[in-house]
Amino acid sequence: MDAHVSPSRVAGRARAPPSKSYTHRAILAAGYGGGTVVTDPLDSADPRATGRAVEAFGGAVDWVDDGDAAGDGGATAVDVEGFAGRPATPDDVIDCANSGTTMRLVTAAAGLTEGLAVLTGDDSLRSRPQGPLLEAVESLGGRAESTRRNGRAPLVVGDAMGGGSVAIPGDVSSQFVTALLMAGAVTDDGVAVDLETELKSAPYVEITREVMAAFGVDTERTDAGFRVPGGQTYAAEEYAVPGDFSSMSYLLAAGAVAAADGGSVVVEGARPSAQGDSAIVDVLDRMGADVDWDEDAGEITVRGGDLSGVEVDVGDTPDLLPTVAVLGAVADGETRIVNAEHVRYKETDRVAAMAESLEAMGAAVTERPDSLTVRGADTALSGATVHGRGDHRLVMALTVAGLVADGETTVTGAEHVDVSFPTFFDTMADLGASVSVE
Ligand SMILES: O=C(O)C1=C[C@@H](OP(=O)(O)O)[C@@H](O)[C@H](O)C1
Ligand SMILES: C=C(OP(=O)(O)O)C(=O)O
Repeated sequence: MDAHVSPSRVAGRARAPPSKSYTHRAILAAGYGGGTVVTDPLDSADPRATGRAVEAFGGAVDWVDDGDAAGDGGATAVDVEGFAGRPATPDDVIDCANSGTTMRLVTAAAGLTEGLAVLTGDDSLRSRPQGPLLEAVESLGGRAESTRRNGRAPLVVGDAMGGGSVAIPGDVSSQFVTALLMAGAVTDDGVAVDLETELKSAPYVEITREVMAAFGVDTERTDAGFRVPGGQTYAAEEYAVPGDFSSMSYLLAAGAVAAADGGSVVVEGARPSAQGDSAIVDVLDRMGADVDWDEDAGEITVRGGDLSGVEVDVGDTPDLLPTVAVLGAVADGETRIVNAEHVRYKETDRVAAMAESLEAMGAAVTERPDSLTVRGADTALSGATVHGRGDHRLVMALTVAGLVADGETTVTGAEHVDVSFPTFFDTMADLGASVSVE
């Protein structure tokens, strides 16, 4: 499906979807435990994949729809009956679909099974790096192999890994650390994760630690990285998921570049949490947008403004790159997005993809291995056909660019918003965006 976007202005209130990162962790933590009701979950393709994995490990996962109170067609809770401790050996292959978080978190869980689990995913997921995590599982006494021996899925993982110390690079994916901490808690001896390089995407490990703590599981920082003591039990009767700042970034960016005259976009569901991507508020502020975050009310209000280019370090916030690149294409002067090499290991190489698409729309871009510099077009961006590359974040960011481009912008692969923000196009249309999907 394609999204067709015409120049349009936005205003009004919108609610951010629940956090994808928190939902994944809450469902898996509930799986390691005895049973939990996860309220206000993100009901989208990626957390559904984690739910299927919990079922494959012997849990039961029920996406509860109480008459669609939220009005978005998604479940309002997930009722998880856990496998309580070590997962059972799955009866069948686990399909992680498009979800890197599922694949990484489930790899370490699979390392705990007596037998072997087979993990696979779609073309994108089977191209993403898993090697350091496989080595870590092996060094803890499990078996973890890439069937093609290229460090990528399909994977075969199991053989009852134990606890111990592992050394792992921190600059490929923080999800390796998250996976080992979550699994390590149910080993006898616990797991110490020593980082061999600086940790990128570090706030995501804090999200993990926050969710584990809510399930009564201790973790600690060490001089070399992190440690989780063994022999712990995950337990929480109920866990409530906060709003998702990565998803909010598109709505806020839309307000910053295309707010109606005298109007504003108000995003609800924005309570403070460990999410690094709340940095989008600071980025917008530094660029000159009129933005205000009422943390107590959980509301962010943005009115347009004359945006100017700034430098943005995405070391901690890789998922903001597509949004910031679009803001940079609209802002005056140069926006330098630095510390971005790990953004190439996502659903697609997002550094290259954003460079290609924004160039097609008339912005001047310079791509380096770990940075992307975008110079706003002197005149408006030009509508073009740009490719979503099967990547939800590219689709959403490029839709925002389409609001302020001359003529129509077509974004291919619009259906991929299903991964993290299934109601994205309806939400944009409700705010006044002229967008149709067919
Ligand atoms: O753990 C998580 O929930 C995530 C961690 C980040 O990935 P990396 O740690 O691979 O950078 C982020 O890009 C991804 O969208 C979600
Ligand atoms: C990279 C992402 O997620 P994952 O790693 O779970 O595929 C994302 O949502 O941008």
